[in-house]
Amino acid sequence: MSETPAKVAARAVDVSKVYGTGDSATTALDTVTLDIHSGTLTAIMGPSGSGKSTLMHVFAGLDTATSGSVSIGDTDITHLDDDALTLLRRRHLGFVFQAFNLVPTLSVLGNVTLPFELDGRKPSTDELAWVRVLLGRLGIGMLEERRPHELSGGQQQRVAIARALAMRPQLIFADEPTGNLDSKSSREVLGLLRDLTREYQQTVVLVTHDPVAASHADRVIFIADGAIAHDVGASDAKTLSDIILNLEVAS
Ligand SMILES: Nc1ncnc2c1ncn2[C@@H]1O[C@H](COP(=O)(O)OP(=O)(O)OP(=O)(O)O)[C@@H](O)[C@H]1O
Repeated sequence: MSETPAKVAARAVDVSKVYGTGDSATTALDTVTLDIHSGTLTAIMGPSGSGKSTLMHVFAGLDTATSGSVSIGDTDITHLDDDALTLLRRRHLGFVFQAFNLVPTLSVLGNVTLPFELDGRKPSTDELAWVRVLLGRLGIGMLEERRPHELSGGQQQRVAIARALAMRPQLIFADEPTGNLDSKSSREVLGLLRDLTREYQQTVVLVTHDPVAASHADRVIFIADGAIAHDVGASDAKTLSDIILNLEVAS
């Protein structure tokens, strides 16, 4: 029986990114080709300066590739203008950052429904019901009316995750999402990210230095000097732990 090919949520083909020119030129990405499979949690790991953020920015249309092409779902974003990219990010991508980036004057519910407001509309009854399912699933349902400063770091990051999922985006980028959390909250937040990918077929790309964070992923891409050095699935746990061990020794 042949295997069904995985659906592709995002694709980079021969993507290079060079910052600067002449002697000061830095090749941040060097002909990277990568498919991100739908409904999976993919971690991107690598030493400082290896190109992780650049790869994420190019995938999210926050930065343009010097050469190569990038698509999100069926949309080739390589040559989209800024307005089209802004719209694509707003409607089809979600972001979770280390610094939570919640709006301090808005309640939890106000923060989570912000993507709809930014899209110039109110959430529909169904969308509001979905937001409440998410808040409940993330264990913050009873905190709806609180402001961010009345929440713990772990609770704030759960709000940021709910906000990223609110519009059911095609792809969520989580950039060091546990960088500001203690180890217990980190484990909980990572476990939730992984479970949400399974339960709601969400696609998450997790950018991290942290081998523990990466160990929650279905697949780990290791970047070194702007190129993919290893691409390891969770079923290759042995390989994964060997690579992580080497990475820790090297750093
Ligand atoms: N705007 C820029 N101008 C010039 N060089 C840049 C710029 N942004 C990144 N770089 C360079 O590109 C390379 C890759 O940087 P990038 O930020 O993608 O790495 P990273 O793996 O995300 O690092 P870290 O883990 O420290 O955040 C580095 O050598 C960096 O100095």
